[in-house]
Amino acid sequence: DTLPLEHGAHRIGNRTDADMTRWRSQRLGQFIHWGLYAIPGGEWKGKTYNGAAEWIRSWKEMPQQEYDNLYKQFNPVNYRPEEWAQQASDMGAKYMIITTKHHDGFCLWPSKYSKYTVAASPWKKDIIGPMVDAYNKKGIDVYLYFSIIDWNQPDWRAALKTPADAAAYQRFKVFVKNQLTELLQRYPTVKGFWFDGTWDDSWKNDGAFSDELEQYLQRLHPGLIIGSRLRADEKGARHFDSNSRLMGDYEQGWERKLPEKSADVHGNDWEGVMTIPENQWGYNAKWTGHIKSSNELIEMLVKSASLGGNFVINFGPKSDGTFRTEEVQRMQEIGHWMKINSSAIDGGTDAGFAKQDWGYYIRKSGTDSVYMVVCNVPVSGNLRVKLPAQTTLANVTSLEKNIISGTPELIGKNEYFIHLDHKSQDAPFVILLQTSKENRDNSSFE
Ligand SMILES: C[C@@H]1N[C@@H](c2cn(-c3ccccc3)nn2)[C@H](O)[C@@H]1O
Repeated sequence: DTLPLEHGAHRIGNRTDADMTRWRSQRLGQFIHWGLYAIPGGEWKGKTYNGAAEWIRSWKEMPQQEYDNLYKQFNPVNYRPEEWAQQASDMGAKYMIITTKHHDGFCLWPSKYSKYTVAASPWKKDIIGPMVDAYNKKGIDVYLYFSIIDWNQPDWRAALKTPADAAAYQRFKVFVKNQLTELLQRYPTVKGFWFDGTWDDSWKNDGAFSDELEQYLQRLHPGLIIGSRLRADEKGARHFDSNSRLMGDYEQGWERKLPEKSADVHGNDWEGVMTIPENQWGYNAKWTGHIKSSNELIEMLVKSASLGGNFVINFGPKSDGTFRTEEVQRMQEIGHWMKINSSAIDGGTDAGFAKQDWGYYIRKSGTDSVYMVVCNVPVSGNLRVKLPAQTTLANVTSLEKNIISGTPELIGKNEYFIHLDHKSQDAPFVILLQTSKENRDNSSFE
């Protein structure tokens, strides 16, 4: 039996409106973390910061006042949003998430509710507006990342210990609501917010506010898409309420990790966000540890689509507004792969087929088209395809030529081997299965 919750989930099951249907079809996104933290880029006075570059303000070697004064140096003379949008379009990204304000509180738009904005920097101009326009012009939807944590705001509190804390935090909540309202008024074409920094007690213990804020934003901008990270229920439960029901419009907890199997996502919409290095969101001059290759990122994208979720790759531009070589390379390589194979990704979802070692099945939503994305070619050269009951194979084709040799071999009830051409592959490749519901006569390959 369920607990009576006033500020838990208000909807059971996925949203089915046009905005969410569009979001669900846009399987590949681009995350951009850009702000003052790109100036130090993970280093300060000859010392290297070992944490995530956008958290350098919290490093004991970084005098907070000196970090806070970095706004006096923010002047991205090489910032060309049209070029950013073109390269995102070439990568095959269908939406982009931009940090309007990270935990440090620096606003990339000239907010009238804070002095700590681009207006006070040598750059002076709005960064967000030209970016939204440039991306929208390329047909790419924009979502606004907004950190509730704001280290610059004197009224921000991680926890409320005294009546003075409570009074300050009340003022802070008004400030948050004002900034979010301002963002929607300035950038009416944005499709949603990507909230972060909602794990502290001050927020967790105020489920009512997060609920009222979400409903306020929906009224202000109907159709807005907001993930599960904004909300807490009245018992402090986050993402899933105290009745284990998902809050928000999709599960937004998959950060630098992905679900393994369908059961991990419970049929909910979800999104995974991923860094190219192990854990750097903002620009870090020295990338250390494992840097993901384009093939690794492509496989994560394919895996996400096969499990009915979106996959967002993060990029951290330099303080001058340009992207590092490794990131440009990833966007170009992924774009090359998407040019050939995006039909398997766009509008893709869980096919409900038994997982095979060679890779992933992705169903084109609402159709009988099931794509096989092969990431691990078996030494046998045979791809086993086990169809669900009452399903027959009507046609098999590959998106590139010289992949399949001969016609599929029936090896058992609803089971086939697809024989591969012995050409070596240097990237995942795609085979399209046209299936159909079982009827009386047998499959055409028998
Ligand atoms: C999307 C990513 N979320 C931010 C983050 C994550 N975390 C965090 C904090 C505590 C535990 C695990 C992760 N803190 N900040 C990162 O800075 C980046 O913005």
